[in-house]
Amino acid sequence: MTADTQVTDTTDAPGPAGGTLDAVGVSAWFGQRKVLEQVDIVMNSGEVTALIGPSGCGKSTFLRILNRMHELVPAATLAGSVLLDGEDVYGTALALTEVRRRIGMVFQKPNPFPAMSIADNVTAGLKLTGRRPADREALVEECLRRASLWDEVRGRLTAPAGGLSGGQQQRLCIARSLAVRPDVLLMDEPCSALDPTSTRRVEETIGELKEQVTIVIVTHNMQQAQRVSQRCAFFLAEEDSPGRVVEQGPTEQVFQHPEDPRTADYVNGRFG
Ligand SMILES: Nc1ncnc2c1ncn2[C@@H]1O[C@H](COP(=O)(O)OP(=O)(O)OP(=O)(O)O)[C@@H](O)[C@H]1O
Repeated sequence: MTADTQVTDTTDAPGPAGGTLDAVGVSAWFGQRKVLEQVDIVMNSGEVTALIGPSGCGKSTFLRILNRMHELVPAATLAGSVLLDGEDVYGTALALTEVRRRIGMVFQKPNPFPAMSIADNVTAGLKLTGRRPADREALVEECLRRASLWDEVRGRLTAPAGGLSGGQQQRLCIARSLAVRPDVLLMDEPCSALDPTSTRRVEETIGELKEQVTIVIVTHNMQQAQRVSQRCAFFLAEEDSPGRVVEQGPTEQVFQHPEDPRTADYVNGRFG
């Protein structure tokens, strides 16, 4: 889409506090192999929901189903539904581009465009949505502030993003995600490539963002799940069975008073 055909966005202010995502009876397959079985999770606005569980239990697959990235894998199929504020993400009422705009994703490894300037990185996703901000500079500043990066980069907005540290690059990717005004941010182990200090900065950012954007985070770090999330779902795939949610609820309850002994074993580090 050229700049001429872009729509100028006159409503530049951030929206209300995110959207509610409701996964109902979600199952998933890669070819013949079923990897998720009947997952039901409500991910509330204003909260961080953490998805925890051992490697291979389907957390990332579930996350990618939420914004229709699962279907990018050949032979990947699914059953069940995902509702964003009651609207079917897989239905005809919501265009795929609108789904991906409203449900953004931050990946394990920071993936800014390294040769592009810091400011251009922030607005890079806007081209895909066909929207042009009424005040680009203000949007860049606002998103960098919301991603807790502004103070570190305000003097070098035209410098290439590749010059930033790993933690700064990840917060830049968060700023880029925010620029398209998502309702939900999906985060797949966003700190696993970061040092402890950068991890804490990203966690603080998550804490501040949750008032504006619903956050769903996959993490292997049990301390992190407890620090950042209000609700938690424990996935497990036992003996070649597909992954299921064994237990979910308020994070404090799942960690301090788990109902299922398998949850207790996992959160206390006895396996996984
Ligand atoms: N593209 C793919 N093609 C085939 N199988 C896949 C693909 N991606 C994932 N799987 C399989 O699906 C299952 C769930 O994988 P997934 O990555 O969702 O688990 P996970 O819980 O996120 O694991 P981890 O914590 O290691 O990232 C695994 O058995 C994995 O091998």
